[in-house]
Amino acid sequence: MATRAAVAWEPNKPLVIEDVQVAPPQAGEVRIQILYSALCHTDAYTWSGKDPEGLFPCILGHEAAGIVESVGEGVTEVQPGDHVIPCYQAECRECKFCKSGKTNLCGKVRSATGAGVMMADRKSRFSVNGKPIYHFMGTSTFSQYTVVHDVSVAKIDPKAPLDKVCLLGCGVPTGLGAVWNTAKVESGSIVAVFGLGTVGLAVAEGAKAAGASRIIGIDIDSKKKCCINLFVRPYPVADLFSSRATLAILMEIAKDFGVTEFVNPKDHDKPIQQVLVDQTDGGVDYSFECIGNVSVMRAALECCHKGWGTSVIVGVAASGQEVCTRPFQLVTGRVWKGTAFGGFKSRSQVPWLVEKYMKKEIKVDEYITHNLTLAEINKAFDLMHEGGCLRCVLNMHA
Ligand SMILES: NC(=O)C1=CN([C@@H]2O[C@H](COP(=O)(O)OP(=O)(O)OC[C@H]3O[C@@H](n4cnc5c(N)ncnc54)[C@H](O)[C@@H]3O)[C@@H](O)[C@H]2O)C=CC1
Ligand SMILES: N[C@@H](CCC(=O)N[C@@H](CSC=O)C(=O)NCC(=O)O)C(=O)O
Ligand SMILES: [Zn+2]
Ligand SMILES: [Zn+2]
Repeated sequence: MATRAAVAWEPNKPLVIEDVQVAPPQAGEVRIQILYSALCHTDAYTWSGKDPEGLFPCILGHEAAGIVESVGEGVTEVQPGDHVIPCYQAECRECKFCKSGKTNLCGKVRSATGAGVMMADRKSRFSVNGKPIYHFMGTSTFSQYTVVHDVSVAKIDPKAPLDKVCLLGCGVPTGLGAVWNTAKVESGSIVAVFGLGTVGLAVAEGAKAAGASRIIGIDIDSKKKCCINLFVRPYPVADLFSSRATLAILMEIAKDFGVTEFVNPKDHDKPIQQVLVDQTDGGVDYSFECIGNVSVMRAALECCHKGWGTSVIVGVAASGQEVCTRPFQLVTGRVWKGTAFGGFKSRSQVPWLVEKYMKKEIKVDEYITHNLTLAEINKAFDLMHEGGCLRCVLNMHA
């Protein structure tokens, strides 16, 4: 079929809306009409050329929702018309990883998704004028139609609003799961969140739900202090980003969201880890790096309390970057961990997260600061880089 998609022909060059041919799904594959797709920082990361797995030309996008258009041979768990969320973290329920009970990673299709192709024939289902276009993360949701592996499709409640629950394809589950599944934060804990984008704010939301006593948000963008206000709709979002709300109001509303204190490292002469250790009687119980900066990853580990503090790396760092610290930091009881998709098993738990959203037990709408169309995708990336944007949702068929 012919469709429209945003093609990244080269790193860092504007995406081009192209007429793309999308081949029918083969055995074990599903073709999905993508209705809404949001932008995650990881899309920008791969587009920048810093992803060692980045392949060009490709169709980016991995945080989306849509409707199954057709299925290949042997696909039994979804059928045309089903409402679905494509999942970059597959769940086959048969491989060594899936059966381990120790991880949400799945090995069944990972070699193909990392190589930008489909498992069945190691080829792409996308082409422009006969030229193959690589898949991305096994999802490629910046296309009106995409083809994914059946093990990468979560079937969801058809009553769920797709323009909202598309966010449950990445950022929000990653933050919540980092707290609930990876760190397992206990009630009363002191938590530090580095980076208050969608992922970091979802960490704060998860920490609040877990009963954390203090949730310290750290960001170099002081406008992010305003982001923690998005829950109060009488304030237009634009006003919050222009910092017209008073600090008293901001902090009142921040409590509702989860962040109890805001620290901008630029306001301090001391290293941020020392600032936090001083403010918390020896360090935090849990910290989360939600930026992708290896220096901040070190700070996040070193602000943890001696003897038990745990730091979780969530951010994705550029090719060639490495983390380092003095081994003494670990010898003295701090723990360094990482998380992919917040440790959630995608096909099993994304529908559960959708239900939690429908019951108003988790927030989603509040992370959406902008709505644009597929044709406006380059503007959406500009917004992400400008800093006044959490999630921008693209209407793929407007
Ligand atoms: N492990 C996983 O499964 C996932 C990882 N990610 C990664 O998580 C990270 C966050 O993603 P988003 O929330 O979408 O990004 P974002 O760009 O919306 O948020 C990042 C925040 O970090 C802040 N920041 C940048 N440099 C900083 C510094 N030196 N100190 C303090 N704050 C700083 C920015 O002002 C911004 O508010 C990215 O690296 C992304 O690739 C995203 C989703 C899933
Ligand atoms: N290709 C990248 C890997 C980036 C990465 O770590 N991706 C995360 C999801 S980020 C979502 O926004 C992830 O789930 N990783 C596990 C995986 O199997 O890819 C690189 O090589 O740096
Ligand atoms: Zn993402
Ligand atoms: Zn598996």
